[in-house]
Amino acid sequence: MNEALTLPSPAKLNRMLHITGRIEAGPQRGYHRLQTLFQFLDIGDTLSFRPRDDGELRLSPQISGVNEQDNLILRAARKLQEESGTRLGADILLDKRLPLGGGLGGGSSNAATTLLALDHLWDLGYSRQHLADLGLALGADVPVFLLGRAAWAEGVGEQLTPVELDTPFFLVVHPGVSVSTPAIFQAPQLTRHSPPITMARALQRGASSWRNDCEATVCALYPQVAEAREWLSGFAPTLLTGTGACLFARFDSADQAAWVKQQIDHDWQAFVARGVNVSPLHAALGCRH
Ligand SMILES: C[C@](O)(CO)[C@H](O)COP(=O)(O)OP(=O)(O)OC[C@H]1O[C@@H](n2ccc(N)nc2=O)[C@H](O)[C@@H]1O
Ligand SMILES: Nc1ncnc2c1ncn2[C@@H]1O[C@H](COP(=O)(O)OP(=O)(O)OP(=O)(O)O)[C@@H](O)[C@H]1O
Repeated sequence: MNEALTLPSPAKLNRMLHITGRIEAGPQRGYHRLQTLFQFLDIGDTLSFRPRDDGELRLSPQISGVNEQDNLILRAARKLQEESGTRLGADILLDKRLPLGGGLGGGSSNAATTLLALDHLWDLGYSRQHLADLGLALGADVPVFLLGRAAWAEGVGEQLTPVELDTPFFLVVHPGVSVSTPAIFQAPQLTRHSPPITMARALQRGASSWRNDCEATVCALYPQVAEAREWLSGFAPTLLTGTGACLFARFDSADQAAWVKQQIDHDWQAFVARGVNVSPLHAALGCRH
Protein backbone atom coordinates (compact mmCIF):
# COMPACT_ATOMS: atom_id res chain seq x y z
CA MET A 1 0.00 0.00 0.00
CA ASN A 2 2.94 2.34 0.54
CA GLU A 3 4.50 1.70 -2.85
CA ALA A 4 5.54 5.02 -4.45
CA LEU A 5 5.91 5.56 -8.16
CA THR A 6 7.97 8.36 -9.75
CA LEU A 7 7.41 8.90 -13.46
CA PRO A 8 8.34 11.40 -16.17
CA SER A 9 5.73 13.61 -17.82
CA PRO A 10 7.40 14.65 -21.07
CA ALA A 11 6.75 17.49 -23.51
CA LYS A 12 5.48 17.05 -27.06
CA LEU A 13 6.12 18.97 -30.24
CA ASN A 14 3.82 19.29 -33.21
CA ARG A 15 6.46 18.72 -35.95
CA MET A 16 3.80 19.88 -38.45
CA LEU A 17 0.16 20.91 -37.99
CA HIS A 18 -2.54 21.43 -40.63
CA ILE A 19 -6.12 22.52 -39.94
CA THR A 20 -8.46 20.89 -42.44
CA GLY A 21 -11.94 21.88 -41.21
CA ARG A 22 -14.25 21.46 -38.26
CA ILE A 23 -15.79 18.46 -36.49
CA GLU A 24 -19.53 18.46 -37.26
CA ALA A 25 -20.92 16.08 -34.63
CA GLY A 26 -20.20 14.34 -31.34
CA PRO A 27 -18.52 15.55 -28.14
CA GLN A 28 -15.85 17.50 -30.06
CA ARG A 29 -18.39 19.33 -32.25
CA GLY A 30 -17.06 22.74 -33.33
CA TYR A 31 -13.44 21.79 -32.62
CA HIS A 32 -11.03 22.09 -35.52
CA ARG A 33 -10.05 18.99 -37.44
CA LEU A 34 -6.25 18.60 -37.43
CA GLN A 35 -3.55 16.63 -39.20
CA THR A 36 -0.40 16.68 -37.10
CA LEU A 37 2.82 14.82 -36.40
CA PHE A 38 3.46 14.42 -32.68
CA GLN A 39 6.92 13.74 -31.31
CA PHE A 40 8.09 13.69 -27.67
CA LEU A 41 11.00 15.56 -26.13
CA ASP A 42 13.45 13.94 -23.75
CA ILE A 43 12.63 16.52 -21.07
CA GLY A 44 9.53 17.38 -19.07
CA ASP A 45 7.95 17.42 -15.62
CA THR A 46 8.23 14.66 -13.00
CA LEU A 47 5.36 13.29 -10.92
CA SER A 48 5.52 11.05 -7.82
CA PHE A 49 2.51 9.11 -6.56
CA ARG A 50 1.87 7.35 -3.25
CA PRO A 51 -1.50 5.68 -2.64
CA ARG A 52 -3.68 6.65 0.34
CA ASP A 53 -6.33 4.42 1.86
CA ASP A 54 -8.68 7.27 2.85
CA GLY A 55 -9.67 8.27 -0.71
CA GLU A 56 -8.11 11.76 -0.41
CA LEU A 57 -6.27 13.28 -3.38
CA ARG A 58 -3.49 15.67 -2.36
CA LEU A 59 -1.25 17.51 -4.81
CA SER A 60 1.78 19.60 -3.93
CA PRO A 61 3.03 22.07 -4.78
CA GLN A 62 0.14 23.90 -6.41
CA ILE A 63 0.73 25.53 -9.81
CA SER A 64 0.60 29.28 -9.43
CA GLY A 65 -2.32 30.67 -11.45
CA VAL A 66 -4.11 27.30 -11.75
CA ASN A 67 -7.07 26.66 -9.46
CA GLU A 68 -6.42 23.46 -7.48
CA GLN A 69 -9.68 21.85 -8.62
CA ASP A 70 -8.90 22.74 -12.28
CA ASN A 71 -5.46 21.15 -12.19
CA LEU A 72 -5.43 18.43 -14.84
CA ILE A 73 -3.56 16.10 -12.45
CA LEU A 74 -6.40 16.17 -9.91
CA ARG A 75 -9.05 16.12 -12.65
CA ALA A 76 -7.45 12.97 -14.11
CA ALA A 77 -7.26 11.32 -10.67
CA ARG A 78 -10.88 12.18 -9.88
CA LYS A 79 -12.02 10.84 -13.24
CA LEU A 80 -10.32 7.52 -12.49
CA GLN A 81 -11.90 7.39 -9.02
CA GLU A 82 -15.36 8.03 -10.50
CA GLU A 83 -14.87 5.49 -13.30
CA SER A 84 -13.60 2.71 -11.03
CA GLY A 85 -15.39 3.43 -7.76
CA THR A 86 -12.10 2.82 -5.91
CA ARG A 87 -11.90 3.91 -2.27
CA LEU A 88 -8.19 4.69 -2.67
CA GLY A 89 -6.63 8.14 -2.98
CA ALA A 90 -3.10 9.46 -3.53
CA ASP A 91 -0.44 11.91 -2.44
CA ILE A 92 1.01 13.44 -5.61
CA LEU A 93 4.23 15.48 -5.85
CA LEU A 94 4.81 17.62 -8.94
CA ASP A 95 8.16 18.90 -10.20
CA LYS A 96 6.95 21.41 -12.84
CA ARG A 97 9.53 22.37 -15.45
CA LEU A 98 7.49 22.89 -18.62
CA PRO A 99 6.10 26.36 -19.26
CA LEU A 100 2.28 26.56 -19.07
CA GLY A 101 0.39 27.21 -22.28
CA GLY A 102 3.53 26.87 -24.36
CA GLY A 103 2.21 24.37 -26.91
CA LEU A 104 4.34 21.67 -25.26
CA GLY A 105 1.27 19.84 -23.95
CA GLY A 106 2.38 19.91 -20.31
CA GLY A 107 -1.13 19.76 -18.86
CA SER A 108 -2.19 16.87 -21.11
CA SER A 109 1.06 15.08 -20.34
CA ASN A 110 0.53 15.46 -16.58
CA ALA A 111 -2.98 14.04 -16.99
CA ALA A 112 -1.71 11.04 -18.99
CA THR A 113 1.06 10.26 -16.48
CA THR A 114 -1.51 10.46 -13.66
CA LEU A 115 -3.91 8.07 -15.43
CA LEU A 116 -1.17 5.48 -16.05
CA ALA A 117 0.36 5.78 -12.57
CA LEU A 118 -2.91 5.53 -10.64
CA ASP A 119 -4.24 2.74 -12.87
CA HIS A 120 -1.14 0.81 -11.77
CA LEU A 121 -1.08 1.81 -8.08
CA TRP A 122 -4.82 1.28 -7.62
CA ASP A 123 -4.59 -2.02 -9.52
CA LEU A 124 -7.40 -1.12 -11.94
CA GLY A 125 -6.07 -2.88 -15.04
CA TYR A 126 -7.65 -0.54 -17.59
CA SER A 127 -6.33 -0.75 -21.16
CA ARG A 128 -4.40 2.20 -22.57
CA GLN A 129 -7.22 2.73 -25.08
CA HIS A 130 -9.77 2.98 -22.25
CA LEU A 131 -7.53 5.46 -20.41
CA ALA A 132 -7.13 7.45 -23.67
CA ASP A 133 -10.93 7.58 -24.08
CA LEU A 134 -11.25 8.88 -20.51
CA GLY A 135 -8.35 11.31 -21.00
CA LEU A 136 -9.54 12.88 -24.25
CA ALA A 137 -12.17 14.81 -22.29
CA LEU A 138 -9.33 16.41 -20.28
CA GLY A 139 -7.17 17.49 -23.24
CA ALA A 140 -6.81 16.76 -26.94
CA ASP A 141 -3.19 15.69 -26.47
CA VAL A 142 -3.83 13.14 -23.69
CA PRO A 143 -4.27 10.15 -26.08
CA VAL A 144 -0.83 10.53 -27.71
CA PHE A 145 0.82 10.76 -24.29
CA LEU A 146 -0.93 7.48 -23.38
CA LEU A 147 0.06 5.82 -26.68
CA GLY A 148 3.67 6.77 -26.01
CA ARG A 149 4.79 6.64 -29.64
CA ALA A 150 5.49 9.47 -32.08
CA ALA A 151 2.38 9.55 -34.20
CA TRP A 152 0.47 10.93 -37.15
CA ALA A 153 -2.78 12.24 -35.71
CA GLU A 154 -6.15 13.18 -37.16
CA GLY A 155 -9.51 14.25 -35.71
CA VAL A 156 -8.67 16.55 -32.78
CA GLY A 157 -5.54 14.47 -32.25
CA GLU A 158 -7.09 11.22 -31.00
CA GLN A 159 -6.90 9.14 -34.21
CA LEU A 160 -3.31 7.99 -33.95
CA THR A 161 -0.94 6.05 -36.20
CA PRO A 162 2.58 5.42 -34.81
CA VAL A 163 5.45 6.74 -36.97
CA GLU A 164 9.24 6.89 -36.84
CA LEU A 165 10.51 10.44 -37.29
CA ASP A 166 14.02 11.86 -37.47
CA THR A 167 15.33 12.64 -33.96
CA PRO A 168 17.16 15.98 -34.16
CA PHE A 169 18.11 18.27 -31.33
CA PHE A 170 15.84 21.22 -30.81
CA LEU A 171 16.37 24.63 -29.30
CA VAL A 172 12.95 25.39 -27.80
CA VAL A 173 12.29 29.08 -27.14
CA HIS A 174 9.43 30.52 -25.11
CA PRO A 175 9.13 34.22 -25.98
CA GLY A 176 7.61 35.03 -22.58
CA VAL A 177 4.09 35.73 -23.78
CA SER A 178 1.06 33.60 -22.97
CA VAL A 179 -0.90 32.54 -26.09
CA SER A 180 -4.59 31.75 -25.63
CA THR A 181 -5.48 28.55 -27.55
CA PRO A 182 -9.20 29.52 -27.77
CA ALA A 183 -8.25 32.98 -29.13
CA ILE A 184 -6.20 31.40 -31.93
CA PHE A 185 -8.94 28.92 -32.88
CA GLN A 186 -11.51 31.76 -32.87
CA ALA A 187 -9.41 34.17 -34.97
CA PRO A 188 -11.22 34.99 -38.25
CA GLN A 189 -7.98 34.98 -40.27
CA LEU A 190 -6.91 31.46 -39.13
CA THR A 191 -6.09 29.07 -42.00
CA ARG A 192 -8.79 26.46 -41.37
CA HIS A 193 -9.27 24.77 -44.73
CA SER A 194 -5.96 23.21 -45.72
CA PRO A 195 -6.53 20.34 -48.15
CA PRO A 196 -6.14 17.02 -46.31
CA ILE A 197 -2.97 15.12 -47.19
CA THR A 198 -2.02 11.51 -46.59
CA MET A 199 0.39 10.48 -43.85
CA ALA A 200 2.63 8.87 -46.49
CA ARG A 201 2.85 12.16 -48.39
CA ALA A 202 3.65 14.19 -45.26
CA LEU A 203 6.41 11.76 -44.29
CA GLN A 204 7.79 11.50 -47.81
CA ARG A 205 8.02 15.30 -48.18
CA GLY A 206 9.99 15.46 -44.93
CA ALA A 207 10.79 18.02 -42.25
CA SER A 208 11.91 20.76 -44.62
CA SER A 209 8.36 20.99 -46.02
CA TRP A 210 6.49 20.90 -42.71
CA ARG A 211 4.49 23.91 -41.50
CA ASN A 212 2.06 24.91 -38.76
CA ASP A 213 -1.20 26.51 -39.93
CA CYS A 214 -1.53 28.40 -36.62
CA GLU A 215 1.79 30.18 -37.06
CA ALA A 216 0.74 33.20 -39.18
CA THR A 217 -2.20 33.97 -36.87
CA VAL A 218 -0.14 33.57 -33.69
CA CYS A 219 2.61 35.82 -35.11
CA ALA A 220 0.04 38.44 -36.17
CA LEU A 221 -1.63 38.52 -32.75
CA TYR A 222 1.54 38.15 -30.66
CA PRO A 223 4.44 40.27 -32.05
CA GLN A 224 6.81 38.75 -29.44
CA VAL A 225 6.33 35.34 -31.09
CA ALA A 226 6.95 36.87 -34.54
CA GLU A 227 10.15 38.50 -33.26
CA ALA A 228 11.46 35.27 -31.71
CA ARG A 229 10.55 33.33 -34.84
CA GLU A 230 12.46 35.74 -37.06
CA TRP A 231 15.51 35.69 -34.80
CA LEU A 232 15.62 31.90 -34.47
CA SER A 233 15.02 31.34 -38.21
CA GLY A 234 18.30 33.16 -38.82
CA PHE A 235 20.08 30.11 -37.36
CA ALA A 236 17.99 27.04 -38.28
CA PRO A 237 14.59 25.94 -39.65
CA THR A 238 12.02 27.05 -37.07
CA LEU A 239 8.36 26.21 -36.40
CA LEU A 240 5.69 26.92 -33.81
CA THR A 241 4.42 24.00 -31.69
CA GLY A 242 0.64 23.73 -31.19
CA THR A 243 -0.77 27.22 -30.83
CA GLY A 244 2.51 28.41 -29.29
CA ALA A 245 3.95 30.33 -27.66
CA CYS A 246 6.99 28.02 -27.99
CA LEU A 247 9.07 27.85 -31.16
CA PHE A 248 11.52 25.08 -31.97
CA ALA A 249 14.59 25.21 -34.21
CA ARG A 250 16.08 21.99 -35.58
CA PHE A 251 19.80 21.13 -35.29
CA ASP A 252 21.97 18.08 -36.05
CA SER A 253 23.91 18.36 -32.79
CA ALA A 254 23.27 19.41 -29.20
CA ASP A 255 26.37 21.63 -29.34
CA GLN A 256 25.01 23.66 -32.26
CA ALA A 257 21.69 24.14 -30.45
CA ALA A 258 23.47 25.11 -27.21
CA TRP A 259 25.64 27.63 -29.07
CA VAL A 260 22.58 29.38 -30.50
CA LYS A 261 20.97 29.36 -27.03
CA GLN A 262 23.99 31.26 -25.75
CA GLN A 263 23.47 33.96 -28.40
CA ILE A 264 19.99 34.82 -27.08
CA ASP A 265 19.98 38.43 -25.95
CA HIS A 266 16.26 38.68 -25.13
CA ASP A 267 14.37 37.81 -21.97
CA TRP A 268 13.24 34.46 -23.39
CA GLN A 269 13.12 31.07 -21.71
CA ALA A 270 15.07 28.51 -23.76
CA PHE A 271 16.24 24.89 -23.50
CA VAL A 272 17.85 22.23 -25.66
CA ALA A 273 16.13 18.84 -25.96
CA ARG A 274 16.11 15.89 -28.31
CA GLY A 275 13.12 14.60 -30.26
CA VAL A 276 12.32 11.00 -29.28
CA ASN A 277 9.92 8.49 -30.86
CA VAL A 278 9.22 6.57 -27.62
CA SER A 279 7.82 8.63 -24.77
CA PRO A 280 10.17 8.83 -21.75
CA LEU A 281 7.09 7.83 -19.70
CA HIS A 282 6.78 4.54 -21.57
CA ALA A 283 10.54 4.02 -21.53
CA ALA A 284 10.40 4.34 -17.71
CA LEU A 285 7.42 1.99 -17.41
CA GLY A 286 9.15 -0.49 -19.72
CA CYS A 287 12.17 -0.54 -17.39
CA ARG A 288 9.94 -1.29 -14.40
CA HIS A 289 8.07 -4.27 -15.84
C1 LIG B 1 -3.37 22.65 -30.88
C2 LIG B 1 -2.84 21.49 -30.05
O1 LIG B 1 -1.82 21.96 -29.16
C3 LIG B 1 -2.18 20.46 -30.96
O2 LIG B 1 -1.45 19.51 -30.26
C4 LIG B 1 -3.93 20.86 -29.23
O3 LIG B 1 -4.92 20.32 -30.08
C5 LIG B 1 -4.58 21.79 -28.24
O4 LIG B 1 -5.37 20.96 -27.44
P1 LIG B 1 -5.86 21.40 -26.00
O5 LIG B 1 -4.75 22.07 -25.26
O6 LIG B 1 -6.55 20.25 -25.39
O7 LIG B 1 -6.90 22.48 -26.38
P2 LIG B 1 -7.81 23.25 -25.37
O8 LIG B 1 -6.97 24.14 -24.51
O9 LIG B 1 -8.77 22.35 -24.71
O10 LIG B 1 -8.60 24.11 -26.43
C6 LIG B 1 -9.16 25.31 -26.09
C7 LIG B 1 -10.18 25.66 -27.14
O11 LIG B 1 -9.59 25.72 -28.45
C8 LIG B 1 -10.48 25.26 -29.43
N1 LIG B 1 -9.91 24.11 -30.15
C9 LIG B 1 -8.93 23.32 -29.59
C10 LIG B 1 -8.41 22.23 -30.28
C11 LIG B 1 -8.94 21.97 -31.56
N2 LIG B 1 -8.51 20.93 -32.29
N3 LIG B 1 -9.91 22.75 -32.10
C12 LIG B 1 -10.40 23.82 -31.40
O12 LIG B 1 -11.27 24.53 -31.91
C13 LIG B 1 -11.75 24.88 -28.70
O13 LIG B 1 -12.61 26.01 -28.72
C14 LIG B 1 -11.29 24.64 -27.28
O14 LIG B 1 -12.30 24.85 -26.34
N1 LIG C 1 -0.99 20.18 -14.46
C1 LIG C 1 -1.09 21.19 -15.32
N2 LIG C 1 -0.01 21.57 -16.03
C2 LIG C 1 -0.10 22.59 -16.91
N3 LIG C 1 -1.19 23.31 -17.13
C3 LIG C 1 -2.29 22.98 -16.46
C4 LIG C 1 -2.28 21.91 -15.53
N4 LIG C 1 -3.50 21.81 -15.04
C5 LIG C 1 -4.25 22.77 -15.62
N5 LIG C 1 -3.53 23.49 -16.47
C6 LIG C 1 -4.05 24.61 -17.31
O1 LIG C 1 -4.02 24.18 -18.67
C7 LIG C 1 -3.51 25.23 -19.51
C8 LIG C 1 -2.80 24.61 -20.72
O2 LIG C 1 -1.66 23.96 -20.24
P1 LIG C 1 -0.62 23.20 -21.15
O3 LIG C 1 0.72 23.39 -20.53
O4 LIG C 1 -1.08 21.82 -21.38
O5 LIG C 1 -0.77 24.03 -22.50
P2 LIG C 1 -0.04 23.83 -23.82
O6 LIG C 1 1.39 23.53 -23.58
O7 LIG C 1 -0.37 25.02 -24.68
O8 LIG C 1 -0.71 22.53 -24.39
P3 LIG C 1 -1.35 22.26 -25.80
O9 LIG C 1 -0.25 22.12 -26.75
O10 LIG C 1 -2.07 20.98 -25.49
O11 LIG C 1 -2.28 23.43 -26.07
C9 LIG C 1 -2.58 26.02 -18.60
O12 LIG C 1 -2.48 27.35 -19.02
C10 LIG C 1 -3.23 25.89 -17.23
O13 LIG C 1 -4.13 26.94 -17.01
